[in-house]
Amino acid sequence: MSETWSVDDHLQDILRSVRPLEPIELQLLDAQGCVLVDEITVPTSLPPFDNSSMDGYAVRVADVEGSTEAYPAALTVLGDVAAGGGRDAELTVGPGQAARIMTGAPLPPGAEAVVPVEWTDGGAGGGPAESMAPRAADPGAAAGQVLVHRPVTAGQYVRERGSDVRSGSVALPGGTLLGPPQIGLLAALGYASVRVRPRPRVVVISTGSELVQPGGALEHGQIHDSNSFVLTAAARAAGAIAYRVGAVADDPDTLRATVEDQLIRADIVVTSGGVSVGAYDVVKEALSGVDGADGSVDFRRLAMQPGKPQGFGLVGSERTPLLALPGNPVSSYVSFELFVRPAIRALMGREPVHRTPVPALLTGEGVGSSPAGKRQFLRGAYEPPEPGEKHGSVRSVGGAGSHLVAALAQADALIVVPEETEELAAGDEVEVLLLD
Ligand SMILES: Nc1nc2c(c(=O)[nH]1)N[C@H]1C(S)=C(S)[C@@H](COP(=O)(O)OP(=O)(O)OC[C@H]3O[C@@H](n4cnc5c(N)ncnc54)[C@H](O)[C@@H]3O)O[C@H]1N2
Ligand code: MOO
Repeated sequence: MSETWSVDDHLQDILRSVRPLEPIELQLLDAQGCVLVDEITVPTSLPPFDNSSMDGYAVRVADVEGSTEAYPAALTVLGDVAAGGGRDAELTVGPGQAARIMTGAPLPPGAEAVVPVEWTDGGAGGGPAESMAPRAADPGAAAGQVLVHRPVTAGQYVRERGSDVRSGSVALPGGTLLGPPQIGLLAALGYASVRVRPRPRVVVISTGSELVQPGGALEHGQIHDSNSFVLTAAARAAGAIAYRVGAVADDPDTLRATVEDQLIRADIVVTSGGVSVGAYDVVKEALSGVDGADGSVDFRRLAMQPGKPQGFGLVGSERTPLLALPGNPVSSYVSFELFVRPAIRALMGREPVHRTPVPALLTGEGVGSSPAGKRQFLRGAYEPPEPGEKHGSVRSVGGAGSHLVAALAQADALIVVPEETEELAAGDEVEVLLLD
């Protein structure tokens, strides 16, 4: 570990080696959260046919012109047209006729508009109907006569074929992130599966002989392994499929063997711990400087706090990116946010890979000096702008200590203190990264 790297140079070094994963065809729901590769065109217009937007009566406009409740238009009901195309025989609405029609049902030939049932007597005689008589309870209501109380214009309450999207137009451009509405559109267009960049598989390995899995009792000097949980959860939140490997003891051979075993299912390997300058810093010992087909990991010191010691390299025959994060819990999480999350997003083809910094005014106590020449990331609690205000505010939670997991759990933002800033006071404008 010789020269000091800037945060940006380290990140660029990682992103240079990360290419979007090869596309795969996924069933729609499996593609949720993935990025679409190809432009999707509309095979058939939506809606595919003119249809009713109301439960009511399909009519000819001239037949109901000037109608009122006192002087209703009386029309002969031919039968029902239901959504799904179910209808009574081959209905054609001729002069003086109407068809009972349900929302979503195709407008029958001859009809020009739909009168909502509330604008009629529903075929029951008397005043305005509140609803239609159910077909099963009253089959006669699909026949006989209906009194229409209000006129309609041509096309009223009719959803025209192609009024949503037209055949041949672009439904979704390549690069679209597939959320629920986009998946809904693909389904509406009839696509059962779609080509997307897959979710990267992230293997998380924590290291340290002091680590006990949650649920296990602690002897003196032991702690629970929390980093592998934070990092696995963070990888999932970033869109990856994450595999958590329980803590590996501080033994280089075991760690090397574990990494080799895991490579088969990894698009990225993330380790925590063992990258500093101690006598048991196993990740560094096991993975640094092993040149050749297996690749190697370069360990470096970064001008940041927390997160100073970091490792990065390409390992195994597939040259899989391996990010070795420091073991201090806050350091490992902040390092994930700054370096692993962008790498995951780059593999998924997601833009932008970075969180967009948001300006905020610093409030509260507990912020003072910041190390010169280092980019510092303080944990913050963010409040969005009040109505009419330009900036939200952020308050530092906990101190700068890299072991403060309880304060981290109170935070929803990272306050970015630039390298050149050495003093921070309430009222200063700062940039924050909002966490999910
Ligand atoms: N002489 C120096 N000592 C240290 C330096 C330095 O420059 N000179 N840097 C410090 C900084 S900064 C950091 S960050 C840490 C990084 O250390 P390692 O990556 O080698 O991490 P460990 O020594 O394995 O652990 C550090 C700390 O974190 C706890 N830990 C580790 N893994 C987990 C886990 N999975 N869950 C919860 N807690 C974990 C571990 O018990 C230690 O307390 O080095 C400093 N030292
Ligand atoms: O840089 Mo360490 O990551 O400060 O705790």
